[in-house]
Amino acid sequence: MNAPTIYLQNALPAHRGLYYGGEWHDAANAAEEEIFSPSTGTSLGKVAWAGSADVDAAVQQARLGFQAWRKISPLARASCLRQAAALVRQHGDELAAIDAADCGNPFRALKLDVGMAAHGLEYFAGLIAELKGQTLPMEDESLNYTVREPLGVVCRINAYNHPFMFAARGAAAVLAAGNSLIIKSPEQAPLSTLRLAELLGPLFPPGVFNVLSGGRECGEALTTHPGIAKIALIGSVPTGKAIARAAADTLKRVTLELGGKNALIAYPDADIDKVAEGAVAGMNFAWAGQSCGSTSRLFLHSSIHDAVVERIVEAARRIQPGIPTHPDTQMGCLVSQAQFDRVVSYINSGVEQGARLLTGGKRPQNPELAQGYFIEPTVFSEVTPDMQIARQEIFGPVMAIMRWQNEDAMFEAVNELDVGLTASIWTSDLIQAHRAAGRIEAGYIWINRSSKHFPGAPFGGYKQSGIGRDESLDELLDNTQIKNVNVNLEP
Ligand SMILES: NC(=O)c1ccc[n+]([C@@H]2O[C@H](COP(=O)([O-])OP(=O)(O)OC[C@H]3O[C@@H](n4cnc5c(N)ncnc54)[C@H](O)[C@@H]3O)[C@@H](O)[C@H]2O)c1
Repeated sequence: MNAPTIYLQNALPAHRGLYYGGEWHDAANAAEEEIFSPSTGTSLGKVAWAGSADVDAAVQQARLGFQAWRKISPLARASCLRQAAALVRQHGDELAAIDAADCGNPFRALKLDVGMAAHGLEYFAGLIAELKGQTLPMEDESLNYTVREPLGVVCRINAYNHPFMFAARGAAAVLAAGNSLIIKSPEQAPLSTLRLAELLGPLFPPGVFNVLSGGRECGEALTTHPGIAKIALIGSVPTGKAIARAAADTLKRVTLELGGKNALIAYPDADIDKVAEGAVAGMNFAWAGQSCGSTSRLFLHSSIHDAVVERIVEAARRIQPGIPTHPDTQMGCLVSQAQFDRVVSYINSGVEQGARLLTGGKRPQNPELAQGYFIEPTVFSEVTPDMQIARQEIFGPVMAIMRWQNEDAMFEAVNELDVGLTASIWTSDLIQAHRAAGRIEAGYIWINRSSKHFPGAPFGGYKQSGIGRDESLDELLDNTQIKNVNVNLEP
């Protein structure tokens, strides 16, 4: 038996209930959902499935938790977060193995999420002293100061592509700021978040760290609940819009980390080998393309187009999908039948609309993978900006390559979509690079690199790719509200 399979057997959460108020609960109507591994089709067991009565009960407990947690001193809160980081590191292989089985991303790639999650917890623990206010000069004889206070109960609703990382890292700023937290895990892959509840829940007073497994109805009940002060979503643009609309009734604060259709732009003077390497890395084939930051639409200058495409295709053919829990697997599968069907329909549309399928576009031959939602790395060339595969976020391993000659026309095509999350620019002329960065309507830009996130660097989208910035001081401050205090000093 290979290592991650051993981890998995010992790692799957013993508790399958709803975790709130420091205890495990059945769902109010005993609702359960069976969870299947998308790579093998095997059952990973059942979990309790939260509905609106469970949301009510969890919010009640989270409100009590908030009253306790807000009184804990900042340094004591920071210490809890550092202990959480240590536990995430200590149990990192198990958490990665659970997600590999549950969401289909490869163990090897998911191990990188361990560092990101633990670092996020440590980063926000270290930032706690930045929860500071200001003093303001006054015209009259008074002292005026501001303080930053927590919001109350904050709910994080997560996407399925990095389940434990989103849960653990996302908890950090919320808890650092003194809020209590309810995490709604992704319905496709709830198990690692339950394991986190087992590991991290006891570090905090009851009601501070709460976890609900559930689907859209659970998300809707959370979004409309008057006892919740803020919803932070990591998810798709349509869900972001639904949440913004539903949250309006109670005027909740909302932060939205949503999808993109991210551009990679290569100029004639770019290093051809590095562009090809960066394009493949930027496509996040390891995650079967299921990454919000994937640079899935390429704009290659005509003069280097053919040479870059040749190298991309060679590299894509070397990437073999495999069973995600095997330690050496480079690329996993899609999360569900629905996502598989969606990706296949985009591939079909690419072919029908006249793009050239250079590699992939089908299930791999390997019989070991026959029960899973696997698709080979797929590369299209001769794509035009009007095609669906150039306009829609596919969230699959599908790269759409376009060629350009006129810079203004290229930027028009880059910016004409209503999303703008990331972009990657390739050139050896740094003046040109900075000018290009200034012209792109996206929130997170790489120059001569792709894919990587940087601790402390604000991550988030322009236009419909979202509202708010994560992974940075902005995220911490977004979990607070400002109170102004004026003290009359007149005798
Ligand atoms: N910007 C980022 O940081 C980031 C990171 C990862 C994924 N994403 C995006 O997430 C999407 C893929 O994830 P997904 O398919 O899980 O997204 P999704 O929008 O389908 O679901 C995300 C979460 O929202 C919940 N949800 C769905 N409808 C809801 C509603 N009406 N009210 C409340 N909650 C609701 C789901 O149960 C799930 O937990 C892609 O668009 C991707 O780009 C963005």
